[in-house]
Amino acid sequence: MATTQQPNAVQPMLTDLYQISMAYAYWKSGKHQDESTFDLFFRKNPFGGEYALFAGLEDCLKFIENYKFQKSDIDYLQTVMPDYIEKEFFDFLLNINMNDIKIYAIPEGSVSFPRVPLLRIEGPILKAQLLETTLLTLINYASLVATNAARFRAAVDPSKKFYELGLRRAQGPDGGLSASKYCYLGGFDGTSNVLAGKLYGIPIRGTHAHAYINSYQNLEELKNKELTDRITGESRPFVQLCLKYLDELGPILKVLPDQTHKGELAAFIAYATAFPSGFLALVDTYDVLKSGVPNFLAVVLALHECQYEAVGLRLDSGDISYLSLEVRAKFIEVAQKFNLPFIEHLTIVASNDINEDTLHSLEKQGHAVDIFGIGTHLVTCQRQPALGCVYKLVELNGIPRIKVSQDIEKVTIPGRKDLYRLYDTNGKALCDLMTKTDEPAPIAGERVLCRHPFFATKRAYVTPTSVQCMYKLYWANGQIQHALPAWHEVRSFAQQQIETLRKDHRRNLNPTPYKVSVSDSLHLFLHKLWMSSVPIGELA
Ligand SMILES: Nc1ncnc2c1ncn2[C@@H]1O[C@H](COP(=O)(O)OP(=O)(O)OP(=O)(O)O)[C@@H](O)[C@H]1O
Ligand SMILES: O=P(O)(O)OC[C@H]1O[C@H](OP(=O)(O)OP(=O)(O)O)[C@H](O)[C@@H]1O
Ligand SMILES: O=C(O)c1cccnc1
Ligand SMILES: [Mg+2]
Repeated sequence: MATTQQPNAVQPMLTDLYQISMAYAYWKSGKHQDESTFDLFFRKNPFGGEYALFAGLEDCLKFIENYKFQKSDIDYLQTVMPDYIEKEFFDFLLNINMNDIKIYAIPEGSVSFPRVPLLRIEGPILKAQLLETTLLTLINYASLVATNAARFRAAVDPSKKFYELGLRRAQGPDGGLSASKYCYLGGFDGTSNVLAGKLYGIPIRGTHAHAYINSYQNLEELKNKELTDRITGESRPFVQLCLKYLDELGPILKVLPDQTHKGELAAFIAYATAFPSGFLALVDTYDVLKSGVPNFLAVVLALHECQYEAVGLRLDSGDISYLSLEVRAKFIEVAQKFNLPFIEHLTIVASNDINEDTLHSLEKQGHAVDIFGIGTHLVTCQRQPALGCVYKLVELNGIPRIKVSQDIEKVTIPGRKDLYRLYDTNGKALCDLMTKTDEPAPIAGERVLCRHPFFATKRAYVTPTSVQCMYKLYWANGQIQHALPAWHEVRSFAQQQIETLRKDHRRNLNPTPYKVSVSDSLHLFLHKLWMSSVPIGELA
């Protein structure tokens, strides 16, 4: 039977039909070479916050680098588009590349704000227009989920670790893969997604499922009852050792050893025999405190006798605050009774429908969790499922374009613009400033007037300690212009970027608004064009 090859979804055909229709209309009217500038930006911060992490740039650049319609794409388009479309257009499409496009962008992992162009795309309008949908699809979810991950991470003490477990709940295979990649950028420590580990070099981690625990009913099922001592190589009666320690643990943990679930104990023993130096057990299948924890600690002690150190346990239901604190208290007690300090510090992993609010609440209540495993709410971005980046024409053949709207948020800022971030003496971001590209850059130590783009009265003088020019030219002359950083470097950069924001801009509830401003000259330019673009009405 023939196997079908999985297509790489990110290709020129991954677009909306209207892009190809517009391409034909531009081409037909001889407008396709007109020199355009587009801005890609979002209008509103996600999750009620004051920033978004910009993500997806590397994917955009790779898409542009490989931009090529295949013969089969053209054949298909010819069958679905009207008959009267000239054949020469399809020949033209087949030969298109993005060599005369320029992409300016802020670095991947930057903190970013509403209305600020994340990308400035320049070049022939037909080509720049063809990029719209794919660039948006590559940036919207990547930035959204990276920001979500950063918010989850920021909700608890920085010493805690976070693993993304969302593949099974994500919006399809590509959503799952993107989630793993971009949650890592947002500050997660790793993923359960094996393909993401292989493709992006992200650390992969995993425990086991309830099915594994359920697969054993009793100790008699265990085929392998021995374990080899790590140092001496001697074979030890591992099941017997576990039962001996379970008896000893009974009075300490105030449980009845014969009441713990022996199928669960068998599963733990089998797992420990398979992974003697990586033993981490799921303890909530029957009863965390009366069965899971005593069975787990019996195996921990038996492993220790065979000179192995266990890793920890996972809680996947119940009250995470209460259970984690109870479990830690038991660890401390057993560590003291057996004079084995490592037991006190065994890792507690918690999972089960955790969202940002749960994390804030756990932090207030107190808990003893070391690692959070998070899937559904993280990858589906339950709190806000889309970012809403848009792609707007701002200049054509050197003439600015404006999209006006009743809704002030939707009015575009016309013309080719540069972007600067102004910092205070502590290295914290004061505000972003957009200027026209023909204006001089703001200078550190010199006062500059920063104006609200739309409200004339909202303005302030700012004297920045330092000024950062935010754009780099990433794509020109058919080549990526900068060596792209390794993925772990992008992650570190994103963490540093978050630190450049003041705490009040970062707080989860009602953060202080961060100011995105325009220069005086850009303000006047915008308002003049706005006025001249809106017809004057007449009252009857
Ligand atoms: N201390 C806590 N404070 C706030 N939320 C918590 C706390 N502990 C757990 N949660 C959350 O409460 C929810 C509990 O889930 P649910 O009511 O389905 O119970 P469960 O423990 O999963 O039950 P089950 O045994 O059926 O799996 C989860 O979303 C979990 O993340
Ligand atoms: O809860 P999430 O944040 O999505 O994290 C991933 C979940 O996936 C697994 O659950 P499983 O598929 O076994 O289902 P269940 O625990 O909900 O029954 C695991 O036990 C986690 O609970
Ligand atoms: O490794 C785990 O514990 C895991 C992986 C995926 C989903 N839930 C848990
Ligand atoms: Mg679960």
